[in-house]
This record gives sequence, structure tokens and C-alpha cells, in this order.
Amino acid sequence: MTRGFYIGRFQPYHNGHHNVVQSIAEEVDELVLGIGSAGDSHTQHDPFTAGERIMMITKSLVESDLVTYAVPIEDLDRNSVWVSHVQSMSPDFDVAYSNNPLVIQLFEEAGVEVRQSPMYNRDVLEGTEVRDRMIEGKDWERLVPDAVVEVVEETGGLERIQRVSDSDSNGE
Ligand SMILES: Nc1ncnc2c1ncn2[C@@H]1O[C@H](COP(=O)(O)OP(=O)(O)OP(=O)(O)O)[C@@H](O)[C@H]1O
Ligand SMILES: NC(=O)c1ccc[n+]([C@@H]2O[C@H](COP(=O)(O)O)[C@@H](O)[C@H]2O)c1
Repeated sequence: MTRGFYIGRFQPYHNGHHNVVQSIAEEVDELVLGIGSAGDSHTQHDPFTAGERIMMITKSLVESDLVTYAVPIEDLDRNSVWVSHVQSMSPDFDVAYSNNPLVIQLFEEAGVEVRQSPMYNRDVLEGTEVRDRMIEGKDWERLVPDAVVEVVEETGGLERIQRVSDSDSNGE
């Protein structure tokens, strides 16, 4: 039995992440999705709460055969103990998946195997691009799983990101 760990901010969970999960599913029996920067929300860079991101991921993967766990991981001021912090919050895992250079370095220094995934359609499948389109109210829905559109609608996410982006641009 192999269990993987895939960390990201998932602001929001988009089709690039979804493709990564589908390809990881061919390599592991179970997957933990670490919801990074879990304490951050209500900003243009991090609009969605950890709970909302759990909903996005859980509902997007409801029909998948893969056993998944979404676990919130708050940021720490000390990179040197971040891997221990992650391990204290997550079910045990055998391999970590990330393309983030700092995350790769920290896991490798801690002796955890890291695998990188190919980038899928990165010109549009990027959190920053999805958020920019949400703020402008233009054609973001096709970049995310249908379940994410439903969660954003249910939680008033579009109004929130548009409002916080107004505040950010007014220097508030
Ligand atoms: N289109 C994609 N294809 C494959 N991997 C991706 C894609 N987009 C993001 N990832 C990877 O998923 C992980 C989590 O990404 P993250 O949540 O930061 O999304 P992002 O799209 O890079 O967002 P942002 O623009 O908000 O930084 C990272 O390792 C990142 O490289
Ligand atoms: N010291 C820390 O708290 C620390 C270190 C490395 C990564 N992280 C987090 O891990 C996540 C990595 O995800 P991304 O690859 O999406 O950037 C982010 O939420 C990042 O803040 C935190």
C-alpha cells in the first residue's frame, strides 16, 4: 500500500491540480492533499478559506476511486521544522508530490522521496490566472472542475474575491 502527499495552496483547486491528482492516482493507493497556507483567506492572493478548499477538493474527487484525505497545513515561520509540522498533521505518507523548489528541498533534506509532475496547460491552468479571471468576471469556469464552480457559487466566492481585490487595489 502506497500513500502519497500532494501539497498546494489550491486557491482555487483547478484543472491543472485535477490532472496532477489523476496522474498520481496511477502511482499510489491513497493520497493526502495538503492544503497549504491554511490560515490564509480573504486576500486577492488567497481568497478561499481552508474549509472552502476542502469542499472544492472533496466534491471534485467524489467520483474518484482513489482514497483521498484533505488536510489543512498552516504556515510556520521556521522552514527547518516545516516537514515535521506537515508529518504531525497528515496521515503517514511514503512519497511527496510538488514542483515547488523550496518544498522539494525541505522534503529531500528530511529524507522524504519527492516526485515532480508534468505541467498541464500552464498558460491558463494557474491559480493566479483563474483568480484574475474571477476578478474580471470572465470565463474562469472552464478552468476548474464543475464542483469548484458550485462551491464558489454556494460560498459567495466571486463577490468576495472581487471585493478584496478592490480593497487591495485601494491600499486598504
Ligand atoms: N497546470 C498545472 N499542471 C501541473 N501542476 C500544477 C499546475 N498548476 C499548479 N501545479 C502544481 O501544483 C502545486 C500546487 O500549486 P498551487 O496551489 O500553488 O497552484 P498554482 O496554480 O501554481 O497557483 P498560484 O498561481 O496561486 O501560485 C505546485 O506544485 C504547482 O507547481
Ligand atoms: N515554512 C512554511 O510554512 C512553509 C515552507 C514550505 C512550504 N510551505 C507552504 O506549502 C505550500 C506549497 O504550496 P505551493 O506549491 O502551492 O506554493 C504553500 O502553502 C506554502 O506556504 C510553507
